[in-house]
Amino acid sequence: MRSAKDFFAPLAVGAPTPVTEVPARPSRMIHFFDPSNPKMAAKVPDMVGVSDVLLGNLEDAVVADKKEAAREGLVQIAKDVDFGEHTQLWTRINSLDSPWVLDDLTRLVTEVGDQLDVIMVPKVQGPEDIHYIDRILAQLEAKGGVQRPILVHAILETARGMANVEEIAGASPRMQGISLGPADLAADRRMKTTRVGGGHPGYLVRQDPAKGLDGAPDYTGERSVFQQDLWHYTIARMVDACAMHGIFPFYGPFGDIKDTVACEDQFRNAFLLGCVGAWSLHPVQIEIAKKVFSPTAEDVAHARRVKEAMPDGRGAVMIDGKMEDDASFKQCMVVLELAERLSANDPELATMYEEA
Ligand SMILES: CC(C)(COP(=O)(O)OP(=O)(O)OC[C@H]1O[C@@H](n2cnc3c(N)ncnc32)[C@H](O)[C@@H]1OP(=O)(O)O)[C@@H](O)C(=O)NCCC(=O)NCCSC(=O)C[C@H](O)C(=O)O
Ligand SMILES: [Mg+2]
Repeated sequence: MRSAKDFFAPLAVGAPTPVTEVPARPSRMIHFFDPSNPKMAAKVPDMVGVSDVLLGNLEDAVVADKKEAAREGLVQIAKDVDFGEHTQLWTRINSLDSPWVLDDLTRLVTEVGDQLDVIMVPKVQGPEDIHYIDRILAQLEAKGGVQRPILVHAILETARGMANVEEIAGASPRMQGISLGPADLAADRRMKTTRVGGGHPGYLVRQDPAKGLDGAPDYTGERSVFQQDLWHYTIARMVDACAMHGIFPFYGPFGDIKDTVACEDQFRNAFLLGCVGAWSLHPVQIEIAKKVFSPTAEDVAHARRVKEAMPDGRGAVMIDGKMEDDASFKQCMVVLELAERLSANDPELATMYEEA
């Protein structure tokens, strides 16, 4: 553990000074593309301004003999495409035990380090993984003359990473956020699922049997079942770890691309629990994330009314038959701040909130 006095000092001579506060940029969706796939790569320029984050994926879903093509494709995209003010460029590097990661970092940081906002690190097990990345990034930033520090995003996808989530979140001033990686986490936990995120019809609670005429339970009657959320504990714990360290939590992938309804539900659960965004694996998921991770006009209008009724945020008032006080005021401020930040980049949203 570094002492508080040198936590914000650069870890290599010539590296940029770390940030003391993680910039709160709109990141409702982290859209994944494979830079070795010509069709996907060709779509990147048109997705600037459409997706808050575009992420060139180098890890899982890129086959082994395409790893170098993906890395070089991303270097080219970073050089050729103007990502403007509103779209961030991220990458997901290969895992720290893989044969590709050292070249991923070296090539990307020294060649296009100033274009990269965040590096997503998969399968993070503990703070030691972040410390390794922190030091090597500082060395490479210094070597490449990178002007601003590249931030780091960890994926929570092992049981050990889960157990260490608080230490991971606070391991470096570079930590921007954490995503849930439900598919790898399920495998590592030995869960008996075969899906990429989302729920499972077998994970349910069944209503008690009604009583029969003799007063005994009738096990043959109809009983309602309610599917439960497999990810509630994990997301809630990740949200707490991130909030405690001033970084941002994200839900990860939803693999059933055609099930846009359940995708929206999963994203909304994460939003309500505190996540700021989710991954988008297919263009169709960008709009879902945009809708879900932007506060509704109704919530913004209500938050404004609470703010007007309690300008200094103190006391208790009744609005529409409900008590509002200092604590609900603070929740309203979270909604208003997010709405303001998002509408600064999105004129359509700004109009919707103005008219709310
Ligand atoms: C899921 C896909 C394999 C589906 O691809 P495809 O069958 O080609 O879909 P469509 O025919 O509907 O595509 C229509 C057009 O859109 C383009 N497309 C598709 N996906 C993308 C994209 N992500 N970005 C840009 N463009 C995209 C297609 O090329 C079609 O173009 P055209 O023919 O010109 O009309 C595919 O979507 C895909 O591979 N997505 C990304 C998958 C991915 O990144 N997976 C890794 C992240 S999830 C993970 O790693 C698990 C996690 O770590 C954990 O542990 O939980
Ligand atoms: Mg994974």
